Amino acid sequence: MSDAVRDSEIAAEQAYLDRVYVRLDQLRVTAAEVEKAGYNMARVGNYGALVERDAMVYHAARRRRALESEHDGLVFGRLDLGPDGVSGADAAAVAPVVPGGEVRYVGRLGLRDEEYESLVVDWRAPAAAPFYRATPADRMGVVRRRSIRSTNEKVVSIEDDLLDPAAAPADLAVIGDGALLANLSRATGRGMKDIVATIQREQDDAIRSPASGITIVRGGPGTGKTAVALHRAAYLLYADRNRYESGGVLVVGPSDVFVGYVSRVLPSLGEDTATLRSLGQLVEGIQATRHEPPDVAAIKGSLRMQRVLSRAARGPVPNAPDKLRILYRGELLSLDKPALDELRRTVFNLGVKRNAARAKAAGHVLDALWRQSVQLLPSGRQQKREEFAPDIAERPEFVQFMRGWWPVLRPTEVLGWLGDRQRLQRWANGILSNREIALLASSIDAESLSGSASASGSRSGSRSASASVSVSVEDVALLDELHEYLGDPPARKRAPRDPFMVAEGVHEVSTISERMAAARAQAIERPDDYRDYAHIIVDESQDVSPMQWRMVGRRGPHATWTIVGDPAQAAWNDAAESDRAMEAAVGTRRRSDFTLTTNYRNSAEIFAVAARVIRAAQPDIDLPTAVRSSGVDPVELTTSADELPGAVIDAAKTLLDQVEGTVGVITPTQRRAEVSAWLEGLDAARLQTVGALDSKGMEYDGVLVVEPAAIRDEAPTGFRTLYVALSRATQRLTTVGTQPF
Ligand SMILES: Nc1ncnc2c1ncn2[C@@H]1O[C@H](COP(=O)(O)OP(=O)(O)OP(=O)(O)O)[C@@H](O)[C@H]1O
Repeated sequence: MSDAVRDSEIAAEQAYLDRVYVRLDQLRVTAAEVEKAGYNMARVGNYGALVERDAMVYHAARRRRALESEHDGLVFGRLDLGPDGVSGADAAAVAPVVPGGEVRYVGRLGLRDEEYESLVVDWRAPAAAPFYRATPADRMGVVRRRSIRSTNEKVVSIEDDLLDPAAAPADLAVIGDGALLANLSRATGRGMKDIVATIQREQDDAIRSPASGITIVRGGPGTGKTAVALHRAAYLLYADRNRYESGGVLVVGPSDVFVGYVSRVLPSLGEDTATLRSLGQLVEGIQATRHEPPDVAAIKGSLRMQRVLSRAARGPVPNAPDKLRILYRGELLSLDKPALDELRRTVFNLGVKRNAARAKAAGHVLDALWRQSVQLLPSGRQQKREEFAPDIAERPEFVQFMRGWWPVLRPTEVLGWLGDRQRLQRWANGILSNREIALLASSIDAESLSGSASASGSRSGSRSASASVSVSVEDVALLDELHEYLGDPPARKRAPRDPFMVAEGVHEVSTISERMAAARAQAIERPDDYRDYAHIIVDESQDVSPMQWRMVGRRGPHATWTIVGDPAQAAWNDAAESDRAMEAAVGTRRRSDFTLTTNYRNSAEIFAVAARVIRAAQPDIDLPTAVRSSGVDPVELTTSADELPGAVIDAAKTLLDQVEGTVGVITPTQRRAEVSAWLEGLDAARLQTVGALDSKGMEYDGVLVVEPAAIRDEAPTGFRTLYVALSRATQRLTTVGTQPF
């Protein structure tokens, strides 16, 4: 194809793009005007007008937000359809190139011109599906599929696929050699890119799978699972906006690093209402990033913890008074330990949560004391229960006793109790081994946990720094479990909310409709501990421990689910226990399974190193195919312990020189801080040092794996973590270690 043809095709697409941007500007102005007109309707003053105004303002503001979000690459696809693909309704207002056919443009959002003719079809609309799904074998009416790449409103390149040569007119231009490969060879930035322009058919199947039930997506490293998960969130919001925007879509990822990495994808697809959280951030008030060593993580993640925690939360409070003595009308009323234990059990048997049962517990103690008083006192000096109870309940010694015997408990406090080995021994007896009990007790620092108690128990929504230090990612699921047994602390009395206050400091005069709008806005800004999402997407699901599944499951008792992961990358050892916990969390709804088979991230040379490691442990494993070959072999260096820091610094510098984009340095989980200190002063904007567990889901142009053999030997599942670390690079991979791996 000559340059002249290419240039004239680019010019033609540029003319179309210009037209689209002019229209976008017009629509922005119109949306702002409609919004303003909506506000003006308030002046009409009757109730019907106010309600109508609300609806108008709401829809116009939404549309304006969509039109104003970033629109680089607004139009990225064009379909030239033959006569069998014509639908009329979605045809672009340009002459068809294929006789009897039509042209359709695909983009990040749908736009129509003044005559209501389609200018761009939203990528999620059914009319856009052939852009992703058509193949030479199943053309769906497509003759030529064109990918258009533009930056700053300028078309920079075009890549065509000719799907139906027989139907193509002789002069049809076909340019480039495939959009996908062109896209894959571009450098990686700090954040993940969306793949909306090059979604592949097997990925599209999973993205557009029906919303109901449970969608399971499996696939090896780099097969686009995360990309599919995020595009699916955008698709669901488009396909059933009412349900998913008001109920909420929650995307759960493995780590904060990962959440930061993917956070731009949904906004770039025009969706800003999904909630993105890491497993360390799912409990209100806590932002945990520290991981436990693997042996402790294995205990804290196991379902056996459920019984240990339930015993701790329902047992006697450590150091609580074990008897109650009250002098009443000259007689000593007393309850000793067995009687108090019996009362405690009776209250728990009512099935109430501990903090909500304080009044009930006090009532049972008062009952028992009253019964004693009736036995001890002559009938003339006895009181009725209704008179006796308030009299005793106000006594300082009773109030004092109740405070110690049935205090308000916060999850962090109870978790802190597990730091005392003797106590833990009682609760974990017959559940954990002695070695596990010793390990678990020594992993819990009661003092720093009690420092963060107010954070984890608060309903305030503020995330506390002290909680982040003491609570590990694995602890978060335990705290959530404890919250289940304890319930909320009694609510602090708040000043009643001023119903006329629309926003902080802004008073509304026109009353009802504005309050409805404020209510709608609040419905979308869900509280931090919201627990009724309409859809939950769990990424890197292979690493969700059984206790974490319970925590995630509590966020969506009525949700539909998308679960994305790769068992070969799992850090969790007991796959059967994990599967059981997942099934309990997501329920038994209809399942649809999808498998992705192409690795788009790694060059074939890099993936061969990762494949060698996983095949050594699992010879029969099905691995994806890496589509790109770069001709550059990975570098494997072995050095002495003394020379390791120098070798790591040199290798990191070399990678920074060799690649244009990011470099990830991946270390054994417990050595991250040490290695990070060696690399201080290197290009911080492009270089990131992460522990091997936190490298899950990440991607860098160059990767340096430090001490690969130590990553493999860190845990029984270390070979899988090493497989993850070795499959993070798009272009260059170097390993430096004191032993070969
Ligand atoms: N259809 C596609 N077009 C362009 N790039 C793609 C496509 N599918 C995936 N990619 C790219 O491949 C890389 C890997 O994708 P992603 O991170 O979603 O894979 P993954 O399966 O979640 O990987 P892992 O399990 O290793 O974390 C990303 O850079 C993504 O943008």
